[in-house]
Amino acid sequence: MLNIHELEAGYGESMILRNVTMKVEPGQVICLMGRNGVGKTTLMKTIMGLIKPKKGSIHYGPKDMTPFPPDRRAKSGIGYVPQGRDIFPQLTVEENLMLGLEASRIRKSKVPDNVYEMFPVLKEMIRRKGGDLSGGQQQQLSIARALVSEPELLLLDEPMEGIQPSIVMEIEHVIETIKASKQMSVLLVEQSLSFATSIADYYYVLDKGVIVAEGNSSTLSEEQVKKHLAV
Ligand SMILES: Nc1ncnc2c1ncn2[C@@H]1O[C@H](COP(=O)(O)OP(=O)(O)OP(=O)(O)O)[C@@H](O)[C@H]1O
Repeated sequence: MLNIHELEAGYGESMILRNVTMKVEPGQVICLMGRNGVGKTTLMKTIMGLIKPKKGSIHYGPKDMTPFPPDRRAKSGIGYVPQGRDIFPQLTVEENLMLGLEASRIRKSKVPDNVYEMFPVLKEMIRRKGGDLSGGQQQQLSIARALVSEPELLLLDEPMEGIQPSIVMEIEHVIETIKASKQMSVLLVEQSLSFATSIADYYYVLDKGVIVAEGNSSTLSEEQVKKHLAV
């Protein structure tokens, strides 16, 4: 469904991603791994259209979406949860979620019930301001806002970063639920080997902007992790 071919992208003259080729198939959970600063966020932003590639192409289904602006990619069915909790602190939980509806392909006036079922804490806090939620709850809100638009492909950039273990488990559970539903694919930036091997179907390792390893997650070994991911 998502096919990235020989992508090169960066900032100004500085090229970060080089010759990146990867794909995401329907219903798959893909884990993108790599040390800090190797270009994972740059890749997510390029997929979302926030950075224009210098070379290469991004196809979504049959569509070449390389020239598409971000809103058109969102309307095509791609949801994006950027790194850091990108919520509106002055808006309530419900208002934050309603913003997700605007990115939707399908016209809807109400937050789907299954989003609250996945994140019961948000239902309890529906009238609270986003800024009053804990860091982990804000991260859940950020993911829930992307899910409101019922994407076919969800991009998650380090959703577990700096979050307490109980909420990490909840977020992992949500990703498992998404996977079990077979309705959505997930491309997730995540460093945890246990997550990559337990939930993801396939992994890619990025190093200095280049894909240096990839394979079925069940084959991801300690040795590869030491080689490519250890600091
Ligand atoms: N706006 C920017 N302008 C110029 N260079 C940038 C910009 N954002 C990131 N970079 C540089 O691009 C490189 C890749 O950064 P990127 O954020 O994509 O890495 P990352 O793998 O996501 O790292 P992390 O895990 O720390 O988020 C780094 O060298 C970074 O300094």
